[in-house]
Parts: sequence; C-alpha cells; structure tokens
Amino acid sequence: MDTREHEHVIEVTDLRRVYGGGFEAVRGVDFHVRRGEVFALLGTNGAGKTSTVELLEGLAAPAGGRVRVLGHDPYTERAVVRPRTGVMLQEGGFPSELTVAETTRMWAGCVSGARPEAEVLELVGLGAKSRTRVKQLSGGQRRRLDLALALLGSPEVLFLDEPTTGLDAEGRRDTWELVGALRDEGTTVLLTTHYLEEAENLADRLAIMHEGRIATTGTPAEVTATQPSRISFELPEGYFVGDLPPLAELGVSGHDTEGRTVRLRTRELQRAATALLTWAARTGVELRRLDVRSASLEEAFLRIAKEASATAGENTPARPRERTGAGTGAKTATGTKATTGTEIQKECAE
Ligand SMILES: Nc1ncnc2c1ncn2[C@@H]1O[C@H](COP(=O)(O)OP(=O)(O)OP(=O)(O)O)[C@@H](O)[C@H]1O
Repeated sequence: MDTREHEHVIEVTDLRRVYGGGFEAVRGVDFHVRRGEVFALLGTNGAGKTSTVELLEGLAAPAGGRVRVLGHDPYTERAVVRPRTGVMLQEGGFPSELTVAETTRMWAGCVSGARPEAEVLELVGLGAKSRTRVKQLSGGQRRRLDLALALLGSPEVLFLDEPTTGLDAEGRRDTWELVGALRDEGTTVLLTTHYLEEAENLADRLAIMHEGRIATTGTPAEVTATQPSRISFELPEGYFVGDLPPLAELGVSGHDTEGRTVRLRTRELQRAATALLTWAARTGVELRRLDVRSASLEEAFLRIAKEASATAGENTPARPRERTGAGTGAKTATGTKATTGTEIQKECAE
C-alpha cells in the first residue's frame, strides 16, 4: 500500500485573513486535503473561498493560523512550493495580443519540465485555437487556456478557482473528465465552485463556507445526509393530515401543510413512501402532484447557509460594499500584496 495516500498534502489550521480596513474575510478555517483527493470549497458569495485559496497559493500571508502545502509554508517558502503546484486564478489576465500558442510558450518558459505546448492545449480542447489571439477567445475558451497553463508543469497539487465558470455544458463535462483523469494519476486538486453538481460529481470531500467560516465538511454523501428527504402531495377534498396513518409510525420527522398540499420530512424515505402509498391504495385516495425526493447537496447548502446566517449574524462586522482593489490585488493587514494572474506572469518573466 502506498502510505503517501494518507499524507496531508494541504493542511490548514485556524487560518485568518484580514484586508486593509480590518475586514476579516477568513475567520479561523481548518481543513486538510489528502494526496490524490479532489477537495471542493463551496460557499455563498463573499464567503471567503478565494481569500482562502489565495493563502494556500502563497499569494498573501495569513493574518493568523497556519497553512502547509506539501509540508511547506506556501508564502515564505514560495520558491519550494510554487514549482510543484498549478494555479488557475479566477481571472487570468493574459496579454491579449499574444496567440494561444505564444502565451503557452511564454508560460512554459517559467516552468521546469513543462509538458509540450500542443499536448496541454489538446488536453483542454484548445488544440484548434493555437493561432488565435487571446483577445479573440470567448470567455469559456480563456478559462480553458487558464487551465492549460496551470497544467503545464504537471503539478502535484492543482488549485482551481471556479474552473468551469463561463463554460458551456460540454466544456464543463470535459473539465470534469480532465480533473477526474488528473486525480486518477495522483494529482491533488483543491477547487472552488458555485456548481453543486460539480462538487457532487468531482469532490471526494468538500467544505461549505459561510461568512469566513467552515459551516460543514465531509464527503458529498455525508453532507447531504445531514438533511432529511421530502415527500409532498395534495390531498383530495375531504381528507386531512389527521387521516393519514400516525406520521411517527411512517418514519416522518416533521411536516407542514399549505392549503391541500402536505410536505413530509423523513430520514427513512423508502419506509415512509411505502407506508404512504399503501395507505393511499387501501383507502382509494389519489395523491395528486406526488413528489418523492432524496436529500440533495443543494438542500444541504441552502439550509446550512440559512442556519449559519442566523447564528453568525450578531458577531459579524459590516462587510465592505465593494472590494478595495481587484479581487487578488489588495493590501492585506500584514502589508503583503496578493498577486493577479498578470503579476504572476511578470514575476515569471523577471
Ligand atoms: N481586496 C479586498 N479588500 C477588501 N475586502 C475584500 C477584498 N477581497 C475580498 N474582500 C472581501 O472578503 C470577503 C470574501 O471574499 P472572497 O472573494 O474570498 O469570497 P468568495 O467566497 O470567493 O466569493 P465569490 O463566491 O463571490 O467569488 C468578501 O466580503 C469580499 O468583499
């Protein structure tokens, strides 16, 4: 057995990030990612996903807590960590006059042992666009180029910040396949996403962030299992909830009604649905608009965000209306400066 499988490639302990003006965007975050895992960071808008990922990428120093990537501090030991990681930022910021091939070549010059340019463009489905200028690419094609550059150095750890935003359905599926193949080869992937389906499809484990904290973490199945399944239907005139068999005996943990509509919540979906349908058949009742639904990650997400809002509300300092600079370009409390894609490229060129 490969003992490295159990190695924590990413370790985050009590991580904090404070922006100029004192706004604490990341408020004590803990998680780890094992070698070869795909880990998804989900969260509401402004939850602190990008702010967290930038700390893992070594683009800024934390205001508190600890980050280790491949056993090193990604900020103070950037020279050690950077060659072993691939980074796809939310906004790449490429020189727009260069062609796709020129951009890839320029980037490859910064990477030791870079994959051949044609191979990497083929991987992301941009093989036919190598002579196209960056400014002529669609938004989705730019995301693919971002991904190609992140893959150039065959990284051990890949950070993908919203990798499929702006991609069409086919592009999204292609990216999922590619990430799956990279995982199979042993690459560790940390991604942020707003697409719950993406997390369900790709992630071995995930964390849901809200207002700078992790509200819950686990496998997609574990997080989903925190929510009950639902059965809803309409009772015909003359029938009421009290006419159903005792709900507790059906394995129903809660219910509500609205007009003729009844909604049941249960953690024993099969038992509750069977008992309900048996009752309906026995009494000759037609359950109109019958809808039987397993708990989903989406429901878990919405519930967690709502609960976390309710409990975090009081202690939450007012959020800035807008960022004080580009998402990745503002001063941190520690006086360090995070970096945009363009700046990374300049750094690389120097
Ligand atoms: N440069 C900055 N200066 C001040 N505040 C910032 C800066 N960048 C982000 N923030 C604030 O930090 C919080 C977290 O932002 P962040 O971009 O990390 O969230 P996110 O979870 O990635 O959001 P989204 O899903 O909308 O991309 C937000 O309230 C945001 O306004």
